[in-house]
Amino acid sequence: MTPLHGPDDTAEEPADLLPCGYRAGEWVVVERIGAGGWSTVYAARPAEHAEDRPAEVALKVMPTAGLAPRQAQRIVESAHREVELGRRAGHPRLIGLLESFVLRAPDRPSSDGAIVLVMERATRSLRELLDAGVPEAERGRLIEGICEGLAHLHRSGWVHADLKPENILLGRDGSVKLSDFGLATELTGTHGHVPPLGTLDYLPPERWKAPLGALGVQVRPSADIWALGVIIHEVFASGASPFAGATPVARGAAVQEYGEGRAPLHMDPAVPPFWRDLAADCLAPTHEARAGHTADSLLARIAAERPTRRRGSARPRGRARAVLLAAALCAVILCAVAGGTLSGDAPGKDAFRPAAELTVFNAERGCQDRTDRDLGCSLGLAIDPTLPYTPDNVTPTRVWHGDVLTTECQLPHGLPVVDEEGLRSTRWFRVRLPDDPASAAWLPAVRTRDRPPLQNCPSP
Ligand SMILES: Nc1ncnc2c1ncn2[C@@H]1O[C@H](COP(=O)(O)OP(=O)(O)OP(=O)(O)O)[C@@H](O)[C@H]1O
Repeated sequence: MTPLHGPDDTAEEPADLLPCGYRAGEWVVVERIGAGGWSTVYAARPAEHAEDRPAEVALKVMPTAGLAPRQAQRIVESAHREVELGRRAGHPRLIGLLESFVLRAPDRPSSDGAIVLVMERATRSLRELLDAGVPEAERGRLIEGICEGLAHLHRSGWVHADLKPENILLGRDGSVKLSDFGLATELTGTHGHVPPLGTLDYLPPERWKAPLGALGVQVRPSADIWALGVIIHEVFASGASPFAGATPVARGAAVQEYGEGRAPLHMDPAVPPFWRDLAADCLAPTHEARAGHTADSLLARIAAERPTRRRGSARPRGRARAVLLAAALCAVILCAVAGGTLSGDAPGKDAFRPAAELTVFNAERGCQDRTDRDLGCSLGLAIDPTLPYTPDNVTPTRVWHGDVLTTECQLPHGLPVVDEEGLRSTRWFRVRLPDDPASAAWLPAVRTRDRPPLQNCPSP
């Protein structure tokens, strides 16, 4: 996020605050990932081996030292919003927040007192993918994932208020995760309030004239829908904004001209007709015209068009198929939510619990970077988690580091398994076989670093 009226492309990066190997709380810094206006993000690992800790996380460090009291207050409020949203509206399409703490670093006065958010680590952002070129076959899936995240946020009563490619992260399995909820606001009635901050390229026309009240600027979910429209265009038009201009301020002027009806919407012909119509609806010039295009309604349109998209692409294999299976399950869950299956007054409440994704983790370092699916790096799924995890108790289906499996339930007390790093667990997850989703087998918890909340399985 950047000051709304500030020159956002001249912002200085904060100095590199924490060196590699630095211990922050229960975590050790591995490397610096990136920096935003108020924070630096680091990759980190647990200081000590623990079963309930992921092997890698991202630490978002927000220093407060040397700031004017109002700025420090803004950072505290921003961290509070992220923690609150993570606590109350967690979802597979939102980056997971593990914990937050205040860094005690008397040896480093500039970091002492910094607020640290410990997050699920993503592999890269949509911005990086846009810079590298988004593969054609991935484009629709990415937009659908963003839309799923937004639909969940809006249904939960929140507005993101800073949706942009830097804040759309990709998990190791390619899954979309919305992040950076430092400006997210909970709706009170039809709108919420945010500080006068944002990223110029993604602000709807009405934000350029919004009055600044005591609580900040008013925002509504339609502001996120506008940002989604810009992002759809960027994804299909090699990163180009639908609003021409050499700088964010010039593009902002084009947005205002369009909003006032003085210029039409120009979209790149590279954007396919279905996505162009969708983006045009997201980019309706006023809140009133945009309000009918909710994230749920956009998601339904995308789901209805999906078979056409599928027919146009080859049958996916391996990991891609697992990702699509997870996306399909996710769509089923979203439909169930939209249809009230999970609502408090629905009959059969709790009869259907959402599935979760697990990313397979192989503790053998030499296997983690291999993509050749070498048998020596494969891992087995057990037939019976109460019997020894030996070759005669595993299915013929093998899985590899980074594969994504779908699970619906766990067995907390199966036979203990110890991995190559000495991590021990009695927990097992019942997973769908990637090559035969109608069948299930068991993944020992030491073979993944994910710990989704799950119901217990009936005894096997
Ligand atoms: N959980 C994460 N895993 C991996 N990378 C991350 C994670 N969170 C953030 N990043 C990376 O770190 C960069 C900085 O993130 P941050 O949220 O601090 O700032 P920003 O969104 O770029 O800017 P601002 O918050 O000022 O708008 C991001 O661009 C993103 O690429």
